[in-house]
Amino acid sequence: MAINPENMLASASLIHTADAVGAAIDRLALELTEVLHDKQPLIISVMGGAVVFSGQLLPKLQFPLEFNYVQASRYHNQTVGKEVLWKVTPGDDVIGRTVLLLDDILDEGHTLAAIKAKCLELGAKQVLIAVLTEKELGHAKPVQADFVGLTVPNRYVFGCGMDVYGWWRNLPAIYALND
Ligand SMILES: O=P(O)(O)OC[C@H]1O[C@H](OP(=O)(O)OP(=O)(O)O)[C@H](O)[C@@H]1O
Ligand SMILES: Nc1nc2[nH]cnc2c(=O)[nH]1
Repeated sequence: MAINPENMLASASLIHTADAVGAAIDRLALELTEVLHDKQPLIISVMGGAVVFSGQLLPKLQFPLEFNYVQASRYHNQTVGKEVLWKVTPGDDVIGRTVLLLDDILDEGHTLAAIKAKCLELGAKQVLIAVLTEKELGHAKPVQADFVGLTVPNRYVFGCGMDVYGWWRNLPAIYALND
């Protein structure tokens, strides 16, 4: 059956309002400023999911930083992850740097584990991770986030950069898909 984005949203559950997302990003900005203000970090967004989080967070970080992006995808507009496929890999600009990775969600952790490992392999001095959301799975993951905005239940979530079958990255709040 064809995907109907309007129906998916209408039958979804609201998990975090836009105000809650904004408050979480304000708090993360303070925490990141405390840790990174004197580190001249390289901030790397994991596209495309990190687009909304990055766009809202970066203007709140008022210290010198450089920005770049990588693109690694594991879900390919589906709701179940497979192997990590690289579209844009980290570059030599990570060498010797404190790197902060930004992503929309830490779920099973395979995507961020692969990106962190690649940055360290290329010569990054330190790699920290900030995610807008972390999914509560109740078991250990291959990588930990250093900064977490909001937790989400173990359901497929969308909005704030996260897609559902390619749709709805643009929503300002976070929803969970219902079967
Ligand atoms: O913790 P994991 O289980 O590895 O999943 C997390 C990753 O999944 C999503 O990316 P996706 O592969 O959907 O690509 P996208 O960024 O283009 O949405 C999300 O943006 C994270 O990067
Ligand atoms: N949109 C979205 N992407 C994900 N990538 C890993 N888990 C999720 C999820 O729950 N939602």
